[in-house]
Amino acid sequence: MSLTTYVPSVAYLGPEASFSHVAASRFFGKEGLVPHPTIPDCIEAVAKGQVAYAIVPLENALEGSVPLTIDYLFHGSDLFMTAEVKLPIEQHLLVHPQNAERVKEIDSIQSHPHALAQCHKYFQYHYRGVPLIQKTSTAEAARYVSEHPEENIAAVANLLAAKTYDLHMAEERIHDFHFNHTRFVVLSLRKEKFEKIGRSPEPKTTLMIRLPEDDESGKLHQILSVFAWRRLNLSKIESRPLKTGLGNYFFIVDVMEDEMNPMMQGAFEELAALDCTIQSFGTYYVYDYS
Ligand SMILES: O=C(O)C(=O)C[C@]1(C(=O)O)C=C[C@@H](O)C=C1
Repeated sequence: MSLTTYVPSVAYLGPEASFSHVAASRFFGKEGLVPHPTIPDCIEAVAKGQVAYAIVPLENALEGSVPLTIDYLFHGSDLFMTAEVKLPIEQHLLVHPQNAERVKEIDSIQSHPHALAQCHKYFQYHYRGVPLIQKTSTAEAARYVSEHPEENIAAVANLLAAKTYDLHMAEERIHDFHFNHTRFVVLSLRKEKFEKIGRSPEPKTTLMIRLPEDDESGKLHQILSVFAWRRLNLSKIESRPLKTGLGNYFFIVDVMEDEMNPMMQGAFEELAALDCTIQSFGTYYVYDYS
C-alpha cells in the first residue's frame, strides 16, 4: 500500500501538538488526522471502522512499554500493526507567558505520566516536592496551562505544543537521558503493510505467545530455541501479566523477519507443537524519523 494514492483518516491521541500528532503528521502528512482524548479511544475508533488507522505510542526508550496501549491492543483486540514510527522525544518545561517570572514558585507540573517519568531526576533536583499531575497527553497539559493563566503551573510538552498554545519556554530539554525515543505503531483492521520507503530496514513481525497451562521447566528456553536455530533475530521479548491470576504471563516477541517467510511458518508450527498459543499482529516496516 502506498501513502501517495489516497488520504486515509487516522486517529491519534490529541489534542493538537501531542507527540502522537507529530508522529502521525510525519508519517501520513497533515490531512485526515483526527484527535481523540485517550489511547483506548484511538484503538476503539479503528476497531469500529470509524477511521482507517490509529497511531498509538507503544514503547519509550526510557520508560518502557505504554501500559494503556498494551492493555487494549493485546487483550482482545483484532487489530494489526501496519507500520512502526520511531520518533526522537524532547521534553520542555512550559508556563503561561504571564507567569514567566514566577517559574521558581510553580504550584504543580502537569503532563502525560510517561513524559513526567522521563524527567524524574530533573524534578528531583529542581522542583523537589512540587506535585506532579497526570494528564491524558502532553498537549492536553499544555492546553490546560494556556487556558489557566490564573494558576501558576507548568506543563511538560514538546516544541510544537509551546508554539501551538503560545507558552513560554521555562527550560529546554529537561528529559533525564539524552537518548529518548518513542515507538508508535499504526493499527488497522486489515493485515497490510505500508510500502518500504527510504532506507527502511528489514521487516518486523510482532507476536503474542502464550505458554501452555501446565508450565514445565525449560519451556521458555524451548521457545527461544525455536527462533534461535532458524537464525530468526528477536529484537524484543517482554513478559506481561495475562490478568488471569498472579504469576500468569504472556510474551510479546518482535522478530526481524516477514511472517510469510518459510522459516517463520516453521517456527509457528513448532511453537504450536509445544502447545503454545501464538497470535501474530502482522509484519510491518520501521520508519525512523531520528
Ligand atoms: O502525550 C503525548 O504527547 C503522547 O503522544 C503520549 C506519549 C506516551 O504515551 O509515551 C508519547 C510520547 C512520549 O513518550 C510521551 C507521551
